[in-house]
Amino acid sequence: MPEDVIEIDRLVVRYRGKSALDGLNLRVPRGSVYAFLGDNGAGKTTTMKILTGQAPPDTGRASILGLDCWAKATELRFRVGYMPERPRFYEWMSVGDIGWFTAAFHRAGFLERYREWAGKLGLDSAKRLKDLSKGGYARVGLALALAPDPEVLLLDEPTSGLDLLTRRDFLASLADLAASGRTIFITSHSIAELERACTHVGLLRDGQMILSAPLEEVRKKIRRLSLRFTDGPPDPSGLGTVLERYGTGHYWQVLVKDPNPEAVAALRRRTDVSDFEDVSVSLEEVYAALMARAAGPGETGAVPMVQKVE
Ligand SMILES: Nc1ncnc2c1ncn2[C@@H]1O[C@H](COP(=O)(O)OP(=O)(O)OP(=O)(O)O)[C@@H](O)[C@H]1O
Repeated sequence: MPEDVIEIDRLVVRYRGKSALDGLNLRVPRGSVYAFLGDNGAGKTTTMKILTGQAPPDTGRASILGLDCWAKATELRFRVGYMPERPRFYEWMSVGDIGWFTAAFHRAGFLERYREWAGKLGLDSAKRLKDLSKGGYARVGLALALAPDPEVLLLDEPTSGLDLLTRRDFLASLADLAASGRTIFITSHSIAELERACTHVGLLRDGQMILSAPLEEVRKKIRRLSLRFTDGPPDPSGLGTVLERYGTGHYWQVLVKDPNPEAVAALRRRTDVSDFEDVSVSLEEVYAALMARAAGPGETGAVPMVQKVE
């Protein structure tokens, strides 16, 4: 039975009367690496603040492991690892000191695991925090988030400031953590990199989810159909929700959400059609198309036109 480790229901957070989260609903299943994506100002950090019990919601509910994030924040601190977008530490401490200092607030084993992660992440325990590069500082934040051996990890932009190889190693290690039953909720602007590491994806826009699904399902749900025709360009109505259209000469292409299998099969069978392809697209393309559509004019569901089909 799939179990949802993070549950958010009709969450509303307002800043000075303006909604940062506007009735957010979200489910994150156990063992998933959930990529939480959205443009600047979409509400990602606000969601993290609610999940980490730093603020109560105006209305609605957020829980982790069945515990209310605000009411049970202290209990959750032992079971949830958190890396903020801009971690701040006592700058005069060394990499080793901060682990030792933080261990006082945690259960046994924290310091050993902190040292292990710090070593894996290439940190020098004698180095002062104030002398670390941006990437080094971020790695200390990561080691601290991983040291409680948490069941759930909340990572807000964890790879920003890390160099390419460290980023890759880190993202690969997420798969191992998830395989051992941990649940990872991660925001990042590096969509292409996250696509290799995540199992689930959620797209946030203006404080609401516009998509939340396993990555495999997204790949099945959103398809690029392309073909060459001789008689005339196909009519895309009935194919599904067309997110983008492109065409030039006798070449025709659409990006379609929830394709209708019969309509797609009929298109493939057309006698004047050749080079028919039905493929999945990258997460970046899905992101761009869905965001553009959500930003489209009014409620008409107008299709953003990459290039007019001739
Ligand atoms: N303390 C605050 N006071 C007023 N408005 C705020 C505050 N924090 C966030 N906001 C507003 O709430 C909205 C959501 O902000 P949030 O920081 O959660 O977005 P985000 O998705 O994390 O953005 P980014 O990717 O730029 O970090 C934005 O419109 C932002 O301006």
